[in-house]
Amino acid sequence: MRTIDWVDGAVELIDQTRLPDECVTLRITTVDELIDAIRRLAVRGAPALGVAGALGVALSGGDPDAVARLRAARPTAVNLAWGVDQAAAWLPEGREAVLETALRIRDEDIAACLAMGERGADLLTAGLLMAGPVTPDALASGGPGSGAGGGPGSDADRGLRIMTICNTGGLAAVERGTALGVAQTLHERGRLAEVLAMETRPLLQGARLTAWELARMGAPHRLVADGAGPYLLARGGVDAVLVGADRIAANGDTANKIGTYALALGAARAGVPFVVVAPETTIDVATPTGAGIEIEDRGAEEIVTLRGTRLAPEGTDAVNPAFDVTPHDLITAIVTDKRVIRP
Ligand SMILES: CSC[C@@H](O)[C@@H](O)C(=O)COP(=O)(O)O
Repeated sequence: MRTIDWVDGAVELIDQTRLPDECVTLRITTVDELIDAIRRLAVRGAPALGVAGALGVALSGGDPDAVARLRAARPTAVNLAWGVDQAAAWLPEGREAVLETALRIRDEDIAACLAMGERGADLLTAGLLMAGPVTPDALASGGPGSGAGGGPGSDADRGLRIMTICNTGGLAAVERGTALGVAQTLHERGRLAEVLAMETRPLLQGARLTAWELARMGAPHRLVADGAGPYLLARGGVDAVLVGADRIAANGDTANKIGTYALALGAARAGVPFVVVAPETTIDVATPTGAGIEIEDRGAEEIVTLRGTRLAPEGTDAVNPAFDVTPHDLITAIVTDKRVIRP
């Protein structure tokens, strides 16, 4: 099953707003329909947005206004603008050339996710990761990543307990995912003890989508309320935090789903490796540091209501940044489809 694809002259994608209740496919024939699907997160996740952007250019008829609006539909994930630009560069050659480029991007994403899964699982099971900052507490407790014999790979037969946030599985890409793709590969190798999935307020990508994918994989998992993440890391027993990325600045600062930064802080304090898994296409060398990354603000409605039910008193305002930026010094490693980077 593919999250997004080109089928008989149209973009077909799984409507992620309907999961986990029902798995419905949307058929999209215009750029405006695609922009709407992107804005309401029917299709989401940086790699899937890259493919959506590229395929969307094939629907544009070469209209520069439509291409520009598609490129700007969501600002934080660099893959959307990248995918649009890659495909739009072929507009002078005609629609077939655009489509060929978009399908190549689709196929390269499938290959990249497989490569990231293998590389990330190799890294974790080889026990090569040490968390960056090692705190006195972590040293005293001998917990994971403390340098005192804990950490991934310290016991060759033990499965790994992975904490993750948002949805970075196949639903965020084409077939397999990034960070959750590593967990999937560990599971296939019989080396996954459990995934601890943050529920990921306000749109619950963890509760709705990651739990759905893990259940389909038959992988052991439990959900965690967002606020509990750093405490669970401090309590011990988590081998690594694996997250995806929406944009990685040239210095390694990483924008990802809101709540990622709190996990990075908690992981550093507890001496747990904090690993970003993302394709090379998510690295934005034109943005020197995280300070230059535009963070999407999605407005109050998503906070004061939950799937149509009002939570807060009428008139309550809210602030709703969809992403945060984790500084590079809190990141133990960035695993891409081509290499492992130590920021
Ligand atoms: C492999 S997906 C990486 C990121 O895009 C993912 O972690 C994320 O933050 C997605 O946010 P979303 O708002 O659901 O598009």
